[in-house]
Amino acid sequence: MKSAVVLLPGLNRDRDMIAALTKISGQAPATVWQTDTEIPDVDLIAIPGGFSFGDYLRCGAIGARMPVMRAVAEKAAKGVPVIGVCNGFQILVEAGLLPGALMRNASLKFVCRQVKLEIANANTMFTRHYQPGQVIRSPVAHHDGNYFADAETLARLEGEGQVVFRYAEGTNPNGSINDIAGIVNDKGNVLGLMPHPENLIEAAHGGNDGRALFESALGLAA
Ligand SMILES: NC(=O)CC[C@H](N)C(=O)O
Repeated sequence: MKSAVVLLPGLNRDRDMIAALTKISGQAPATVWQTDTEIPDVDLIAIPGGFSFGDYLRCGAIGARMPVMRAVAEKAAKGVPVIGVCNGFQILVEAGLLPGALMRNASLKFVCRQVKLEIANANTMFTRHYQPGQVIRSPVAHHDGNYFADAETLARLEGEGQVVFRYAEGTNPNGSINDIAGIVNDKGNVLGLMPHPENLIEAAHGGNDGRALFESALGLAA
């Protein structure tokens, strides 16, 4: 299965994402740079985490306006699966590919720890290898992960099953509304989440709770 990883200056989880996709898909992903206007034909596009453009203006605001994001939007419109992790989620929101906003953590502090995630919708292309309601572990590391959406958007997200991951068992690290950790767009092919599933995919990481997300997205057997 072929994948591509979007590179922007200041991202620092790109190697983690490339390593995870290489191990899980069996081949190294293509990489596309911020100025690239085309993305090769792939089965999955990933936007990794980090601090693109130093988090200036707002996290992801500058990255969202780079030429490569137009190419991501075109692929997304054609139904290609796109995953944005952490800063990648912020970029997808800033690019208008996902609704809502990611505000400063309620604690006003950078949070780096492990949380528990409930699979709020196991019927998506990103979660089909999980069980409904399953609770998995995942690391988080961010200062702007406090998801917010207005009442109408929130009702739509909840009503349409677009909330895919929720912080479980009192582990909400940032004050996100409805404990939202990850959402999909209305077509279901663009996923954004604050936690880092790519950092929990093998025994050396202390577990593989995040692996099924990539196996689901790549259409691999569980
Ligand atoms: N790990 C990340 O991607 C962090 C995203 C962003 N820089 C924040 O701190 O919120």
